Amino acid sequence: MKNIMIIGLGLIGSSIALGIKRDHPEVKIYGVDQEKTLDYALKNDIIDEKSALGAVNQMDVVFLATPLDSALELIQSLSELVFDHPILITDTSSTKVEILAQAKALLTQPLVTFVGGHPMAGSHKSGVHAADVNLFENAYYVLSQENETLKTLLSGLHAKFIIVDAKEHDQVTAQVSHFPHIIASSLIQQSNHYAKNHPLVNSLAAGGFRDMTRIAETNSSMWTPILLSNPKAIIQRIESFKAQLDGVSKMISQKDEKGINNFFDSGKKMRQRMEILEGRGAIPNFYDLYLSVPDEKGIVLRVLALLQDISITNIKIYEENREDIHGQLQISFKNEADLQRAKALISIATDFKIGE
Ligand SMILES: NC(=O)c1ccc[n+]([C@@H]2O[C@H](COP(=O)([O-])OP(=O)(O)OC[C@H]3O[C@@H](n4cnc5c(N)ncnc54)[C@H](O)[C@@H]3O)[C@@H](O)[C@H]2O)c1
Ligand SMILES: O=C(O)C(=O)C[C@]1(C(=O)O)C=C[C@@H](O)C=C1
Repeated sequence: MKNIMIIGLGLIGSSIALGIKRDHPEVKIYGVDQEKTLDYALKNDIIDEKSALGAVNQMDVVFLATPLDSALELIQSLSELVFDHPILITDTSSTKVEILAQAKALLTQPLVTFVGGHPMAGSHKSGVHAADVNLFENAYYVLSQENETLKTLLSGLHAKFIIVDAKEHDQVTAQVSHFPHIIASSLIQQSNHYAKNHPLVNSLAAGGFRDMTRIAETNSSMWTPILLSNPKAIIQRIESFKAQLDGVSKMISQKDEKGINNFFDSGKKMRQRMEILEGRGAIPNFYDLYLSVPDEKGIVLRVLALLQDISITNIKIYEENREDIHGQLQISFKNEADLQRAKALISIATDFKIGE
């Protein structure tokens, strides 16, 4: 397993490249994308060489890390080539039924193995500049079938591999990914329309609105093909949600205090039971430190200097939209001991408020 081609060096493809290199520095990674993306990837040691689809016959493993529609087209192009050695092809697309059907129908050569893949982690950011070697830390990485070659190659991602049937995958991701992105963008657009008569909407939005709408910043080139690839399941989720909202509306109009209480209590208990709070995927894990910091120049560097001897896996900066009000840093650590050491250092050296 020497030569790896990654077609699509955006957020996912470039983060996979960094993860592969973390455990397998011996492999050579060839990138296929736009020239400026490849230039950046080469300059920043994300890939070893710029390449093109025509070199695919020299590869052992190929990742299709492009938007779904491009991945479908690439399978068509790959099917027109004749392979002279065993090659493993996999994708990262956010739906599985359509791409697996395309691969089954077109990649019929005996030397070609196609394994559907989908890392259940990511970001609203896109492009090679968003590359993050820790993006998949503790997240689930869905595979359509067992494949030890792929799991070994991806060991440096520190993800949890799970085999999921394609139909079930698309049903589940419609609920936990595709539909939530529709809600986030709908909420932003509803609020923007409402702000025309209530301009303070753009100022008074706080943490709850921010958390609910982060993923509205994602890009349409990724999400349009996803929605068109999983229409039945997504539309069913939309209709189900409409019914849920109708129920809440009825409880409010009937002043059903007990019903409303139960509604929120149930939601709280259900989220606490979900695995997302066990440190997997993009949901904050238990080793996150939330720090309120004043809006001053150099404050982030000051905090990082205090923590220079502790391994930090991620840092996020939440700017407040109010003058002279503290912003918030979310600093992620690998384990509880590092988190506690960081809290102690910051408490001794600053008066910054540490959130729980
Ligand atoms: N963003 C996420 O959170 C996330 C998470 C899991 C899976 N995915 C899936 O992974 C795939 C990539 O998503 P992303 O977030 O990295 O997108 P991205 O926009 O960051 O990157 C996509 C890259 O593919 C390139 N590209 C497009 N068509 C190409 C082609 N024909 N040949 C070569 N390069 C091409 C683009 O130039 C871009 O650099 C999508 O299918 C997406 O559904 C995304
Ligand atoms: O973390 C985020 O911002 C994401 O949107 C990642 C996310 C999701 O959670 O829906 C987005 C698309 C993928 O297919 C998988 C994961």
